[in-house]
Amino acid sequence: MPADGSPTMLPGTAVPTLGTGSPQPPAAVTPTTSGPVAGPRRLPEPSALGQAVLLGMEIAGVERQIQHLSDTQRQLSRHRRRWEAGGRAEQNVARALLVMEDAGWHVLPDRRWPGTRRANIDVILAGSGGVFVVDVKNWREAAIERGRLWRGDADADDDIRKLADQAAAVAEVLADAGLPPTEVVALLVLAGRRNIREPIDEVTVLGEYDLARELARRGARLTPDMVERLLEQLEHGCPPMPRAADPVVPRAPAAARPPTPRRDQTDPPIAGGRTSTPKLSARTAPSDTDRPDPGSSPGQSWAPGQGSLLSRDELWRELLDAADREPIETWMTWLHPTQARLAGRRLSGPARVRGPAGTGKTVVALHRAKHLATRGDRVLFTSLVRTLGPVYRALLTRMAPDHVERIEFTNVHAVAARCLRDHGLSGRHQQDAADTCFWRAWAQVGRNSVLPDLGLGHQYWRDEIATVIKGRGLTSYSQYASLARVGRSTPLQPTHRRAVWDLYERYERLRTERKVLDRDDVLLLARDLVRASSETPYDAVIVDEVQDLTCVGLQLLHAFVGDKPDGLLVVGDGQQSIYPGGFTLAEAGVPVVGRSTVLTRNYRNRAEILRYAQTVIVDDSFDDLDGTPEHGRREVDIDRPGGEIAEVTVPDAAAQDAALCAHLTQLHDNRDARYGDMAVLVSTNEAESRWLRVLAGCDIPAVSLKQYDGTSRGFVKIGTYHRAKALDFAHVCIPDRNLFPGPRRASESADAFHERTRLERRQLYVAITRARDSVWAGIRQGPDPGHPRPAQTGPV
Ligand SMILES: Nc1ncnc2c1ncn2[C@@H]1O[C@H](COP(=O)(O)OP(=O)(O)OP(=O)(O)O)[C@@H](O)[C@H]1O
Repeated sequence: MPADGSPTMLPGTAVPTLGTGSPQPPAAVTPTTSGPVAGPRRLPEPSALGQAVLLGMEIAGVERQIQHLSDTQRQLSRHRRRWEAGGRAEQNVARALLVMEDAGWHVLPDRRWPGTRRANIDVILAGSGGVFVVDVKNWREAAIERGRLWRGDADADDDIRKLADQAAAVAEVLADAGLPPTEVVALLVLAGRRNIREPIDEVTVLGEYDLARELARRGARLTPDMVERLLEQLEHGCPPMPRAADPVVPRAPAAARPPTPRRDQTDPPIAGGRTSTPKLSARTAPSDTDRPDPGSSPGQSWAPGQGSLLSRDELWRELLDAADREPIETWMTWLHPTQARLAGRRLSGPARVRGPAGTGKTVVALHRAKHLATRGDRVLFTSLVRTLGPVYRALLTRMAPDHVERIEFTNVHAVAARCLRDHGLSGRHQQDAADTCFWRAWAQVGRNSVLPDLGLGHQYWRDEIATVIKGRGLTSYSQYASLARVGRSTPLQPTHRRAVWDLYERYERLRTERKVLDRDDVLLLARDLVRASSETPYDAVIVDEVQDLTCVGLQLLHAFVGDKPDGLLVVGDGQQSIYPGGFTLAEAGVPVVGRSTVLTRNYRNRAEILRYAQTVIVDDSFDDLDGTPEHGRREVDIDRPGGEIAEVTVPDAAAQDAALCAHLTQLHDNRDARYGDMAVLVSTNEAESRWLRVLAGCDIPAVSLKQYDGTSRGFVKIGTYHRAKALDFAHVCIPDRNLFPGPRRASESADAFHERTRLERRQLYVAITRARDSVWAGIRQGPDPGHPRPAQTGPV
């Protein structure tokens, strides 16, 4: 981390913005009362090609990359003849790649395969583009058919598997430095071939002439510091093999530096200089078998052929393309060792990642999804919140464009609905009709029972049925009578439980008479269908924000993969539980003992913000899915000092509107912050609509979090505390901060008040912990405009 405490950024990249999907530079917030805030480097729009170069890498860096990649190609070309003569291909490639060291790349030939005594890895290549485990094959005949590599008539599965195993072993070594497993790339290079790039399982098969392009397209992902740390790690984990006493090959003299390339200039090809065409079709020297030039499409076979090398122009284009893609954020390529190890670890059964807000749980989940997809698994990445799926998909697309299609991003209720559809049961979920059944049941048996005496309101009893009875899959009164109601603090006497059960039974009767399902029925039915099925569409299921699910929702997801190794990963934090109800993992039948990890380093919130958020929930114990109450104050390592809290007192709503708009405008105009990195978070849908109108009236571009898919930049996000879940923003505004939780209502019992406000404080805590750099809180004086209605309690 830089001395000022701002997050480590790769050259030209933006601060981490998990969830907002808009990688943007840190806003230029001038610290007032607190410590330092990230520097104000404003980056250009990445869509403009020329600007993208500045964004992704320095011009000089591009030149250097072109220089060394060109040199590499030239070297490879020279050495190919020797390979063809039956030389030792791997050593020659290693020698050829030595020229890359001038540009900060490191070539490590003949290294020990970690975990073995004598086996070696031919070449490991480490540089700004990542780490590559390279295996060169000098085969006369090679083909890719039906997703497999063939050498003549024999499949090359063993070669692919061996290389994948080598890369996995190297990844394990480098995880100790913080490199995510998928940043170690296995490359099987076919000597003398070109126009080949085919991912096969975890290995990418390349032609010799495609190697430089492959390295270029990765762009600059690791800083020199990171590369140094990796090298140290490799020195211990993959030391040189003892037999590597070969004479050192003198390094090729550096070629004269080419003139600075410009986008409009056409350079001669790097090899041979025979023609100025940058195309790949021209032939050079004859090969061992004079066959036609290979094509690149799957199903074709290649014999060693010849081709002109990549022109500098083409390399330039590859580098520009890499720079033009959305910038890589630090957490996409570099993690804390605990995170990196978790992402790639083989888990013998269901596993869990927990920890306070902002500790990188979702980041681990995303890296794990990438890791599993890269090795060919079909992955479901899910949570309760509908709007999170597109945001996660947008992030994974940047992290793993080649593999994102193997990952499905869907919320739990959509998964369940599809199960029913697949079994011809669609159309029966009618939530409105089910709600009507509940209100009728309440009127018939609830209103005149002992329940209203507890002063909890009928919504409480609706939630009791949804989350405690149906959400936990209870089927008999005796189960309910003796149930520990995890997550619900108002004690119920036996007469109350009996009254609740009567209400539930009446509701069920009315509902079945109308032949409709509610959302909890859909989960129950889907769970049973999946349990009864012998097929599953997924190899792995990753559940984010697991504390928001019901027990049955988690059982449905568990049913897809059972307890198989690397099957289920649940990620969450009970302190951020913002829906009524609760359950334990044991009750859901998800055994995670020995496979649970706690993360404790907060990467998101600056110190002052975290402190401010913690004051909200410090006195509230919580349950973290294991039935044991935990203390509200938790130890967290803080990564980023400073942060700004502004509590602004206003006399009325109109004054608050003006103050909040002025604050946003001032951040944007005077402090170089982007609207896209600001959020206004509120407790109700009504308040969200109102603030959308207020900002429109002030000409501030804004978008509802309901519409947000991780891509809309340049708009202030407005949404409920519930919908802000798992996202983060540089600047968060919380109007009416002092009106939430609201005061005790006339009809509310002390227990009811306690339970409601505890839940609402957790919601507020979630809202505040979305802020990275600053929080603006409106404190409204004057007459209480009334406590706002609680936000929706169903899935969003
Ligand atoms: N190793 C890391 N290096 C730098 N930044 C990181 C790292 N891990 C996570 N982050 C950043 O920290 C922020 C929080 O990460 P993440 O959302 O994964 O945390 P979380 O524990 O899931 O949070 P919450 O529970 O509050 O939703 C993100 O903006 C992410 O980019």
